Amino acid sequence: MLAFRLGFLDVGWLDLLDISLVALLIYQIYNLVRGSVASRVFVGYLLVYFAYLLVKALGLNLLTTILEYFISVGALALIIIFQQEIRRFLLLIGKSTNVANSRWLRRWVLRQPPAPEFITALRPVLDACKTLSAEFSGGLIVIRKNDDLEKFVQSGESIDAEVSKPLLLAIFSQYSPLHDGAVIISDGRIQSARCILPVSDDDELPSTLGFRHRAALGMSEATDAAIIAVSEESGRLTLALNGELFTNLTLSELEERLSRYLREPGRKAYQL
Ligand SMILES: Nc1ncnc2c1ncn2[C@@H]1O[C@H](COP(=O)(O)OP(=O)(O)OP(=O)(O)O)[C@@H](O)[C@H]1O
Repeated sequence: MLAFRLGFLDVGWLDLLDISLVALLIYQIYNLVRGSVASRVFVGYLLVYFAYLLVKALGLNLLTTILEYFISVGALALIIIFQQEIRRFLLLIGKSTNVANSRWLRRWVLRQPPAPEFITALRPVLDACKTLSAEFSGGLIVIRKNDDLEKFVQSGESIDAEVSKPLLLAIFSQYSPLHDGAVIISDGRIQSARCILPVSDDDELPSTLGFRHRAALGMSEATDAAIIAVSEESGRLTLALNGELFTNLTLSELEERLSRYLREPGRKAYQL
């Protein structure tokens, strides 16, 4: 089906769709690598590819062969260079099409009853963060959104108690045997403490941020949970969401971002 003719080129509707999809793909990849060293490699690779198309169209056979060889080897090199970005990209796709958590699938295909909606009160969590920050006590709190966190809950000490400020402060007190690691809150309850979270290998994280913050970021890369880190060193409040760290937040900024994120489509399981 011909859409229009451009000089000697016949452009069909499928060509237009093809071009639009490739443009979208390149834009998404660029968005993913923007600001990182990998983005320069990506732009460099694109330039070499356009040079290859040009010399091929001009019929420069020797140069075409050399560039062809370079591009095929380069594709392999790109996979190695973009390891982290590819991982993040696949995780993002996996998260947004989370089949296991699809309510529709559970209800109509697996014939499971709908999961009960729990309400997690954020107020005690925020109050505890305020005190931890003021007292320079470290803290790491994971709040479940949709993804299953059982694997991480299992890595710690089971608690299964109502969320309360005194309990959170007791857990993160330096004299508590549970203060190391993370607390996981899910379905309105503190499920466990002393949990081990995956650590991010993002090499662009500022060196001032240590393993508490790397663990917060790593957990937000692996799941859709919201993670609050309170720095023991500076009292700073940090929030990790979807592979992104928001550092140096005031309590009201934390509250605003956290409640907005948890109220986004998915389970409306939180109230302030
Ligand atoms: N993988 C992990 N899972 C859970 N908690 C972790 C993990 N790695 C580190 N932590 C927690 O972070 C603490 C160490 O924090 P570290 O000083 O390295 O981090 P930081 O980001 O510099 O934080 P701070 O600003 O509080 O010093 C540990 O005592 C532990 O409680």
